Amino acid sequence: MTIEIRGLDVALGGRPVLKGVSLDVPSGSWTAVIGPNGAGKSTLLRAVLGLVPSRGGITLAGSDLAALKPRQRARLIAYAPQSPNIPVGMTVFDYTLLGRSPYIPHLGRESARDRAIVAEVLDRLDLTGFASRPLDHLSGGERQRAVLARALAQQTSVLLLDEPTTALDIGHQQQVMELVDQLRLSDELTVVTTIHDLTLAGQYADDLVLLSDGRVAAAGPPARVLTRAAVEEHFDARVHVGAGPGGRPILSLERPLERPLERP
Ligand SMILES: Nc1ncnc2c1ncn2[C@@H]1O[C@H](COP(=O)(O)OP(=O)(O)OP(=O)(O)O)[C@@H](O)[C@H]1O
Repeated sequence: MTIEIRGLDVALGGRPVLKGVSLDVPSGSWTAVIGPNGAGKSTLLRAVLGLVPSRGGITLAGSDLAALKPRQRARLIAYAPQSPNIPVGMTVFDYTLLGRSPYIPHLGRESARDRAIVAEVLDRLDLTGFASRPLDHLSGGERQRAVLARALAQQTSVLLLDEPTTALDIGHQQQVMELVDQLRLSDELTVVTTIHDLTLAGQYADDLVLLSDGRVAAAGPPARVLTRAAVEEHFDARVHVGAGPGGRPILSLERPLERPLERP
């Protein structure tokens, strides 16, 4: 489903956080929102979800998102937040089952199908062995996968992921990114993710949106957005940008002084 954002303004605590943000996310594409700390990346996702008041237009497949009831919206857009509330004592299975809430009738119970969907998602995320463990007894990375599981169990056309890989080891980063990519291709999901790892963003996303101080500073294919000059200007970092597979950029930090690898 195509997402169109036009002239989006968000103010939090009386301070402008997003200023006239416009962007198009084509149906079935993966867009990564990058930018320095505090640029407004999480706020952009939260505005799409209607979790923060905003001015401007956000449409999903041409329909105004503001006109949808929360339950309708939850059948279209799933969200994996950066710092979710973790209910104490709730098991991974029951937490993932919360993703089925938009489909469970009021005062009703989940169906066998809901439980089967949860079991399948847990399997895809290597979490079957954790199903009966309380979430607050998991490591940060295991918990992060459970939060993603809950979003996937929602079976929506749009997936918004806030920093989905920060707590993950390199193997699970690859696993999660590959899984999201597979789902996007097999189920035609539209994915928007914030992400700090610029190389990872450039490896997977079709388009990058560089947010800086609440504005879109650059948008387009990774090789066009991730330039040495842009990274220096907006992140105040010195990097070398090389060309990886498919011409996608690979970034490595450049230290100010060359240091020998081994002590003499
Ligand atoms: N509830 C709030 N009230 C006031 N200011 C807020 C609130 N939430 C966020 N902000 C401010 O809005 C700005 C954007 O925050 P946001 O979390 O969207 O940034 P971000 O780009 O996701 O940052 P990070 O990379 O550090 O996660 C920050 O300056 C932050 O301090």
